[in-house]
Amino acid sequence: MRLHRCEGCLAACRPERATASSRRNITRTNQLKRSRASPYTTSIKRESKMAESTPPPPPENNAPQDPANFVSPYNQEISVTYLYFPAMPWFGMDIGGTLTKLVYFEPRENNRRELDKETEILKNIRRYLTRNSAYGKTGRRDGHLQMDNVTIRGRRGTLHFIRFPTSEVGAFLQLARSKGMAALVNTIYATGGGAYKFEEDFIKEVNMRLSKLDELDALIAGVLFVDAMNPQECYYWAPPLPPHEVDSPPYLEAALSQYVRKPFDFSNPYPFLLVNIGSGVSMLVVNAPNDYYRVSGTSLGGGTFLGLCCLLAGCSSFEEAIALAASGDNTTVDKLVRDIYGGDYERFGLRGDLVASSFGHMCSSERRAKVSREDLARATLVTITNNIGSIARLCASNERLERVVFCGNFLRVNPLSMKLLSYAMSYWSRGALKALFLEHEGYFGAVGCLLRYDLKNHRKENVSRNDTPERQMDR
Ligand SMILES: Nc1ncnc2c1ncn2[C@@H]1O[C@H](COP(=O)(O)OP(=O)(O)OP(=O)(O)O)[C@@H](O)[C@H]1O
Ligand SMILES: CC(C)(CO)[C@@H](O)C(=O)NCCC(=O)O
Repeated sequence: MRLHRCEGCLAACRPERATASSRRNITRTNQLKRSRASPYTTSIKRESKMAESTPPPPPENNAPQDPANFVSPYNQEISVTYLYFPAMPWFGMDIGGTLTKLVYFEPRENNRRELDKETEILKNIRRYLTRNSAYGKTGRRDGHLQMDNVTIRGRRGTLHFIRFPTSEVGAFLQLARSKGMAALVNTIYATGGGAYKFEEDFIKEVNMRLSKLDELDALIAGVLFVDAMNPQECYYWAPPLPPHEVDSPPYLEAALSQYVRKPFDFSNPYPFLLVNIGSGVSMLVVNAPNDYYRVSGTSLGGGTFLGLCCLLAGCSSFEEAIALAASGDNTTVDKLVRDIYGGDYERFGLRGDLVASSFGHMCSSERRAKVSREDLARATLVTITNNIGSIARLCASNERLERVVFCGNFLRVNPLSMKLLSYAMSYWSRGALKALFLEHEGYFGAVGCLLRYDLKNHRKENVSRNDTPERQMDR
């Protein structure tokens, strides 16, 4: 069998085809050549002639094994691209400030070696994850986001999207232990602050190592991959009329209900502003897959919305807060331009129905006595959303960007915020900025981790604005 020699195609070159005999054909030159191209390159030592012609077998329990930590049985120094493929199950994990996201790759077909080796444990894990949509009290699988026919490392399969509150990491570890996962998986690719915070717990509780990835690297890798795999991924909300011609106040249902969701072709994406609305908000200027920087952020994010709704409206879940906001009226809570001017502030183009002061009415005890939970939730949502929109717009115009892509779980089941952001981007930029959204909202970091199984996606460079040229060269 001919060995696929194109360096760039190493990932596409189906690893299971690289049999022992084909591996023998890899010359030292090719190995060295590839070692420059592939991040999955390790420096191993060889012991004997026989070893030289027979590359080391894949590690037994090798899912996934970081080449840097690979201890070779050989002792002669040589750089070799390691052609193992990590054993199933494959997971990517993003342990965020509020939610933990787990993406599970279910292979469509097992190869022969796997069928022989597939243990009862592996089958049980697969069944448990794919046949349920709820795990314990708080774990959920987002079945509507499932992606079939995805290829990772030459393997075709299905991506399953699972989330649970980060406060339940302990329960997750117990579950992982009870399902015997620890016996199969010794390392998980993980990102998010929790990958650092809970690292010790993973080792102590289930003897699993977390191979940590930067959350913003993983986020961008995930966005680009999922968008490439799913033609429906990127979309926008189209207003019925240009924003300047809408009669009814933009924040009222009459105007918002007329917005229509439409697909957007994001195949030529650069440059764009990526706004990730999680517990807090990060804003990134993305110029190319490996060229981005974090331009701004705000601590007033999804966590603030939920925290304030719990505090002000007695909510006990995000879904409840969103449902309340959907039927509330923020004008009983916020002070509008017309409450101050009696109409528009024409000179500077501020319409009377714009919010002049968020929660501005709440200094009146009479108004406080009358306000409903729904109105408070709505005002909280509008406040947080408008603030994010405002910062995003400033960043985009400073950076001369036209497209602003919003993601993160704050937008989950939250069309209201998406429409408000669409309106704000377009209205305040006089149509120059376009707000875009992504179907898989908060899962991109976890997908980015899963892509570490894919050679071609390994090691996304993080180029930060603060990097010196020397540091960039060192990477
Ligand atoms: N079921 C849910 N439970 C709690 N929050 C939810 C839920 N669904 C959506 N959210 C919203 O999503 C936000 C978390 O989003 P996301 O998962 O993208 O961020 P994170 O990774 O937890 O946070 P960060 O990236 O800041 O560490 C919450 O603050 C909340 O506004
Ligand atoms: C701290 C992170 C990056 C954790 O995901 C996020 O919550 C965030 O970007 N917060 C906003 C921090 C700020 O820029 O003010």
